[in-house]
Amino acid sequence: MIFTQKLECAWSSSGSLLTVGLDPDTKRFPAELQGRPDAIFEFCRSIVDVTAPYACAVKPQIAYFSAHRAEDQLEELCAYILAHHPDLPVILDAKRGDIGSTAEQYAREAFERYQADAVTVNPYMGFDSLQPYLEWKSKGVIVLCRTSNAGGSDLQFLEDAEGTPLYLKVASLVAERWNTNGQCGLVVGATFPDEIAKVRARVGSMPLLIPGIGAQGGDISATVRAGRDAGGNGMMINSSRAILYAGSGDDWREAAALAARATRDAINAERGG
Ligand SMILES: O=C(O)c1cc(=O)[nH]c(=O)n1[C@@H]1O[C@H](COP(=O)(O)O)[C@@H](O)[C@H]1O
Repeated sequence: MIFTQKLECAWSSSGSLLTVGLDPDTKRFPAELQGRPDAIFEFCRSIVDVTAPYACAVKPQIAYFSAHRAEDQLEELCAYILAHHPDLPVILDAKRGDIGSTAEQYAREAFERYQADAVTVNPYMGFDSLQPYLEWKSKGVIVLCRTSNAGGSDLQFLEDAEGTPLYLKVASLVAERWNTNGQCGLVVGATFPDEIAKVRARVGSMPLLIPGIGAQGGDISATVRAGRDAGGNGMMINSSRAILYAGSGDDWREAAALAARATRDAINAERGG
């Protein structure tokens, strides 16, 4: 099954647009995991198990693994999710972008080593830098467009002679020229709801990965109103820290599950679905 189909199935079976971000910060781990060599895997595995009923996808952030020489734990985690939650799409957040020959290796890393369903990529180097990912036709390629951080405005709001900002140029390029296999998505931050609406107007029903609710303070209602597609879906709304570290005591699993459920419900309240 190709990524977009898997995502559509997950939207409908979970009734959720929430993506649980896996950003395992070892300093914030509960006492019971401190000092364990497999702490990163165990933390993420538990979070996935308890939040999966409320999520349409999970998004491991690769730096939180590689910084701790824990790529093997990411590999094990992705294999675990595939075995135990086979219908839950895994989006590897790596924000890759490089010349084609190197991109081929990054694509293999994401899709073969980690078996991810989709990967985040940076469009700054242009089409030939994304082509190696697009050749994996069953996989999702999610392109940075209007990122959630304030500094994203430095470049993404630059306008061409007609007054079109760069992020909308990216949206149009992806929708009209690069998405020939129907496998692309775009990243648009929840901290920029007006821009989410403008992107949605340009790209039809293309899936949008929307980080920035929770710890970054993005408004859930404004995000959903701006980003939903005609069918009330179309979004993977990511929250990481606000779910992962909802509790720090013995109740950390339950606290994460409750936070995920509450976030799903807040999203659905606005979605009318
Ligand atoms: O591609 C991303 O996932 C991403 C894009 C973006 O514009 N902003 C953004 O915050 N992210 C990621 O989304 C997650 C947000 O985490 P929280 O702020 O804790 O919910 C982090 O893993 C970021 O790396």
